Amino acid sequence: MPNHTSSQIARLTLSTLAARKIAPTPDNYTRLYQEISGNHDANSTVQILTSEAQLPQKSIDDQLKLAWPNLIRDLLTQMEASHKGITISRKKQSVVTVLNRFNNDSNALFTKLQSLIVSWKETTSSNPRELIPTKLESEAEDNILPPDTVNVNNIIHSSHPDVAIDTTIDIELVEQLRELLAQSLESINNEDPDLKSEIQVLAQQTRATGDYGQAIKLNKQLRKLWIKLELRDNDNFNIQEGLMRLFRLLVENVGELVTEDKWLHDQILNLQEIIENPISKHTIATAERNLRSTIIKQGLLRQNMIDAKITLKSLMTTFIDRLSEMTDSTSAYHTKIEGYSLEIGQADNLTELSHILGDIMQDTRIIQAISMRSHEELVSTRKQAHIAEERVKQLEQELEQVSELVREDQLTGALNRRGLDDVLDREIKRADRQQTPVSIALLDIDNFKQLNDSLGHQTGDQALVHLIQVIKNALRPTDEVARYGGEEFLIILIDTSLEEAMATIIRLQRELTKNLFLHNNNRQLITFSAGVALHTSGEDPESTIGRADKAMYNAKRAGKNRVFAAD
Ligand SMILES: Nc1nc2c(ncn2[C@@H]2O[C@H](COP(=O)(O)OP(=O)(O)OP(=O)(O)O)[C@@H](O)[C@H]2O)c(=O)[nH]1
Repeated sequence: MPNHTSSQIARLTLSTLAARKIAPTPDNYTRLYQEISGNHDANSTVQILTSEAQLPQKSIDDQLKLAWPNLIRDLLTQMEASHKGITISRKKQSVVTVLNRFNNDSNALFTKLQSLIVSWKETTSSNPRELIPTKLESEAEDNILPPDTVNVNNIIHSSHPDVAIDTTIDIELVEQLRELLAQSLESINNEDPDLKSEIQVLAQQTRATGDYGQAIKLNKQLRKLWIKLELRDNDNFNIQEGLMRLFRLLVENVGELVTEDKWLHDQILNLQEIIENPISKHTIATAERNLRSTIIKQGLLRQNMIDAKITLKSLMTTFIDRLSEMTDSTSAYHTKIEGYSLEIGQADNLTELSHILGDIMQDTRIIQAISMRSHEELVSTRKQAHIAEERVKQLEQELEQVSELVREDQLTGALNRRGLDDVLDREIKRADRQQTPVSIALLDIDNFKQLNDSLGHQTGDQALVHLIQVIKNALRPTDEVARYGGEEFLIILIDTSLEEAMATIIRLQRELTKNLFLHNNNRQLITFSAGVALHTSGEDPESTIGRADKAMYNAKRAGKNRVFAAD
């Protein structure tokens, strides 16, 4: 057991004063100090307090033995007592932690348990930090000092005597912190070789720091390093901005150049849309994913189409070959027939003629067979060519659809902003031309953040998909739905008056109550607030949407789950 210094006894005295609720007067302090130290020759308290003389071990232990029953009684009482912000299980946990840490040192165990009780009692008082663990309690839980501690003043006083830090720090802890700082420095990722070597030197110095003076110096150097790193970060940010501007310029101009190639043009427009909106890691990753999957699909389709075209070509070649083969054989046949007619003219007898006839019959049979075969082959080639042609057409259509994908929101399959622009432009122009009504509804899901926060972002995504499914099933096939923002959707109701549009959106609300969103077999009701506006002839689409948006905002303010008509 370690010997007890007067400062240890003094600390024990103070905590015992607090535990026994004795007023901390000099007399009480002196009496208790003597009681604990076993030194009743109390002429001078000051002398006792300043002396580092070793005290008789036995007397302290005896005093502690006497104090243990009181402490346990107090502990049990306080364990049961109510303390704001500290539950019984948390108290038990703190006690177990103290017991585990100090089970080899009964003096330290006594002191720590006392401190713990005091900290609980302090919590009962009208302390504004009601729910924050008291310093002593959190020390008991998190930062309990093991028995072999050293006073930090012993380490640093020699170089800085003014600093009176009343804390004992585990020397091992200091070592660990120093190592942690050094490792953190080494993990800074910087490409600049000068800065890299400066960081290395600082990491070494951190490991070697021994006294207060060195620590202060290191602190200054770390501050300077920090400023340098911040400046570098700014530079990097500016470079990224510049690159982004260049990229934007490139995309805009390539877009102009490739108006002929629809697919590429669509991709460029898609990229433009992404970089026009605030860029985040999420949007870039989504864009990359979409582009990659489109390119892969496109690549596959192109390859299939090339194959189908090769097949068609080879069929055509066979067809031509057969045709020329047939003409060859028929022209040879004609030449032969001409030869035979000569022979017939010159023939003198029936036997001769019958030989010629035999030859003619033979040649005719051959030519018949050739022509028959060619005819069959031609029919089958024509059939195959027709199939290949159909396949090419189908592949071309699929290719067109893949291009269309860039006009859709990848998550929900609704139109994306660009798809919406195209459809809006088309439908509004048509409505103006034909003098037919077109209404626009803007829907915003209610309390979607709460749904995301409680069930997770992925479930939020599934909820969006569910909503679009319900909307698409409930609307007319001619109506269009587009994702206007994160959880905002825009519906274009073609050939629909304001009253009809209002009725349709209210019907949608009812559909959602009938088709609840299922999450882990739990039914979730998704509601939305909506604003509906009728497009007036010649009105700019943006201003129709603006009116719908205002009405939607009013629906939110009125308590959500409502549909409001725009002015
Ligand atoms: N899961 C998921 N969440 C999204 C998506 N886009 C936007 N959000 C979330 O939607 C939430 C919208 O939150 P708010 O604008 O506060 O709206 P709200 O919680 O619906 O509240 P009210 O509109 O007032 O009813 C945010 O938490 C966004 O992160 C998405 O694609 N998927």
